[in-house]
Amino acid sequence: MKQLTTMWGSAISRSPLVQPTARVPTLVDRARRGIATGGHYVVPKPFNEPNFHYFKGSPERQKLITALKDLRSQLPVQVPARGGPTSSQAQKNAQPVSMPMPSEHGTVFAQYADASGSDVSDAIESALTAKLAWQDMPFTDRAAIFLRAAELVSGKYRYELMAATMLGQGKNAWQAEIDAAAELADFFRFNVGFAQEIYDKQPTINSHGHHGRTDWRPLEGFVYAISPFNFTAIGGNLISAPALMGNVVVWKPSPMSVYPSYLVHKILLEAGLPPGVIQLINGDPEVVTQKVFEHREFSALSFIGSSSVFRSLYSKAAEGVVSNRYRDLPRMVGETSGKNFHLVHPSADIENAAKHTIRASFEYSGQKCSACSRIYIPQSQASAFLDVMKRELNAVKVGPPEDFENFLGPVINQAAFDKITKAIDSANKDDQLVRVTGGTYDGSKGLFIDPTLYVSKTPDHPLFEQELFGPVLVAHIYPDAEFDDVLGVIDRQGGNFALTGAIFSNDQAAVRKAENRLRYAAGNFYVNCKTTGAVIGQQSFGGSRSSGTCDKAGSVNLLMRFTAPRTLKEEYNKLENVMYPSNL
Ligand SMILES: NC(=O)c1ccc[n+]([C@@H]2O[C@H](COP(=O)([O-])OP(=O)(O)OC[C@H]3O[C@@H](n4cnc5c(N)ncnc54)[C@H](O)[C@@H]3O)[C@@H](O)[C@H]2O)c1
Ligand SMILES: N[C@@H](CCC=O)C(=O)O
Repeated sequence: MKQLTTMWGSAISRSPLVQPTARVPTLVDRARRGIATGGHYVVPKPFNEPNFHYFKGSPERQKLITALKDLRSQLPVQVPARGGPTSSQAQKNAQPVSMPMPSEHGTVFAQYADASGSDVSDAIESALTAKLAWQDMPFTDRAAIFLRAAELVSGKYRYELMAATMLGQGKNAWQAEIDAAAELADFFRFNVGFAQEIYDKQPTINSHGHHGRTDWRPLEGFVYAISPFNFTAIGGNLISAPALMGNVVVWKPSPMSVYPSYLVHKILLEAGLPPGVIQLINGDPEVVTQKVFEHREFSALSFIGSSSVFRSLYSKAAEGVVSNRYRDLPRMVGETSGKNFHLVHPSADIENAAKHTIRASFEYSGQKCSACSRIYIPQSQASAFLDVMKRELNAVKVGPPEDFENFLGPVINQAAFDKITKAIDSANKDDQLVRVTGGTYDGSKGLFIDPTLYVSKTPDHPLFEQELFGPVLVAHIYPDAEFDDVLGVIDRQGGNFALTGAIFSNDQAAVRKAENRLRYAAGNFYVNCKTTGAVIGQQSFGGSRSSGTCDKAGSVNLLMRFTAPRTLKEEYNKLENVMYPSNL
């Protein structure tokens, strides 16, 4: 047996009969990895996409109306089981699955073909085939693809993406703007910046005659990304974070967001993404997942959705770990559900607190993981607070998102509508709850639920524990003198979720107390500001406890989860003696 030393400084064994399976990196490979021969390129500084506001008569409003009309004329839009140029005959022949439009359930919005098990296997193999060339592509070129995609999102495709998100997911113009246009472009731009930050992290101390380096390797296998229905941008983050670090990704979006996800994938291909790198696959979640979890090269799950689904995926992957099915110990990255709170202190500006609460609880009909669904109000301010809530909610309109006047749109599908309205029916009859607003709904044409607020006579009502993911808020009124105790109640309640929370107070000592006592009650904590609307690059997002692994979307931390750094050390001097000086 002969020892060979690679130029990376590590020794490998080679016998004449057994050839190494791993390719030994050459000097060219090394030059290709992010350090271009002509310089150490620095990507442009990321920025938040400026927003349009869609005022009456504005050019952007007109462009959006045109895009909505265009999209309507194409319904139902057809989505293949797999994105990109690889669509097989089998999936073209598959019976399409129909997705109704939430604001008009008699209209089919999208039809997609369901991927078979062999489509999934094929997608995985195609991704792995694309992997070597992708991870060897210089970072500056990988970055260019996502930066170009950000321009396409905020420019050429802005209104098409927004129209898809409005008709398909029931968002109004502003909610579609901040999601499908701004946040998606932000994720692409900021993830490029975060990747650069990671590559820049290199050892800063070297003993004389040594050079230490960090090789930020992508994971060895592939990443499985599963996205929820409620944000077009979230899918874009789930795929761009690992891909920018040189990984290949199999992406399964929610059935309720197949069309905007298909557009995101199409935009990336147009921006120059090699077709194999991100494999978009639509199909039965269990069929897709089973094939992925059977594969030896499954290296990470990147999931956003409900806590219960994440737990079940965690346990299935754990079975694979126990049975030694995988080469790696797969990374489990998951951001999930919330039961988020607003806490109003007696010193708070009540108008401000109530208006923020309406935004946090009812924008997009409460279908944000960050939505406020429980609130704690001091006795002395309760009637003033509830009066503002009633006054303001009286003015908001509920209806289809194409009508620009509507603040609340539909909930996503019949199952969500049935679940939420069942809870409302039971709450309306509950003598422990006093209805302040709403408690009414209309599912005849679209899936509309009015903004609903109950005051609970007991702080321990089950509504303080369950995520309904709809426009339902429950309040507890606490004696002013019991502010300290209510901090304990908030921390204990909330279904063990710990995603977002807020305090409204003009007393800084109370803010400090809440910030300390509620340290683990929310991964995103806001002061005099609603629990929704984290901005990429400003508030990284994610919670712990049952709300997820707190890897923080919109931060360098998330991208770190998709790397397996290798440490390298190179010596420039010879070793003169085996014996230590002290031996001599
Ligand atoms: N923390 C966050 O950042 C964040 C962001 C958005 C949404 N969410 C959470 O997501 C939920 C709403 O989204 P949703 O209704 O799409 O969630 P969901 O859990 O029903 O679905 C999420 C994804 O998981 C897939 N899925 C469902 N069952 C599966 C199974 N058995 N195997 C494999 N995949 C499966 C779905 O098809 C979808 O792609 C809420 O709980 C919300 O709080 C969290
Ligand atoms: N990041 C978003 C929520 C995403 C989940 O639905 C917010 O901060 O409101």
